[in-house]
Amino acid sequence: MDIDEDTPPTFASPPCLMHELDPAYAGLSSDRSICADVRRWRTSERARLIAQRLAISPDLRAACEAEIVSRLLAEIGHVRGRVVSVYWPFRGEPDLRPLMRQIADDGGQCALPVVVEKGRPLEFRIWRPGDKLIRGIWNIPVPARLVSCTPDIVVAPVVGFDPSCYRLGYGGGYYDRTLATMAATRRVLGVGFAQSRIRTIYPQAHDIRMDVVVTESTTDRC
Ligand SMILES: Nc1nc2c(c(=O)[nH]1)N(C=O)[C@@H](CNc1ccc(C(=O)N[C@@H](CCC(=O)O)C(=O)O)cc1)CN2
Ligand SMILES: Nc1ncnc2c1ncn2[C@@H]1O[C@H](COP(=O)(O)OP(=O)(O)OP(=O)(O)O)[C@@H](O)[C@H]1O
Repeated sequence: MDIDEDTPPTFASPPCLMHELDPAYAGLSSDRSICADVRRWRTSERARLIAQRLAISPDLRAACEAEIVSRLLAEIGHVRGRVVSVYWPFRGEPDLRPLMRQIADDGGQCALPVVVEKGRPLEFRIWRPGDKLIRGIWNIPVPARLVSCTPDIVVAPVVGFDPSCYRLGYGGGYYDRTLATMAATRRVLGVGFAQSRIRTIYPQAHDIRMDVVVTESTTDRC
């Protein structure tokens, strides 16, 4: 292939700038305004970020997780009488089981997210360390006890995040769909490794910002 260095480069498809428009102005529903370019970019970025996270050595991972737990405890504050949703670690996410033990020891309650139906909001079920778990969708363990709740604080694992506290997850839209139904009094703490920070996730109309993002070396407040 000939490359003409004097001609400006062109792209196979035009760059997507839809995220810079107000969807009301664009006259599109949030679903349709997520343009194909952003969708494709997110799919490849997720794969890259998950692979990068799975490659962290066990020693470094353990050190980072200990630091993340202590930063999260400081951020969460008093837990007595409060419900904090955490998650069961999956695909190299930080393992926050020690955080859940600490919350239970301090008189708080923990919950785990459950996909009850694809394309619907998550359900949160109360879970105490030691309680029975069963396999849910994608084989993620979920509480066997069907006690659902509305958390006061949501600790949301990120695949990626940006400096404006927007979250890139696994692509199901579950946290966005769920947070959209919850009262504004809830706090959302994103959590991930510092390597998961990216310049932007190209936020779309349906993306909901988190209040804080905690990593082993940073606490971003938005
Ligand atoms: N630990 C943990 N538990 C969690 C979540 C999470 O992010 N972390 N969730 C947070 O939401 C829910 C599970 N969400 C998931 C959403 C998508 C896929 C998934 O495998 N998706 C397909 C592609 C989906 C698509 O493109 O439509 C895939 O990756 O192959 C997995 C889990 C509930 N439990
Ligand atoms: N509030 C909502 N109502 C309806 N659909 C939604 C909503 N939020 C997100 N979605 C849909 O979910 C799809 C995936 O969204 P997105 O790429 O933001 O997922 P994600 O945040 O990475 O995933 P997850 O939250 O499951 O980890 C979007 O294409 C969008 O159509």
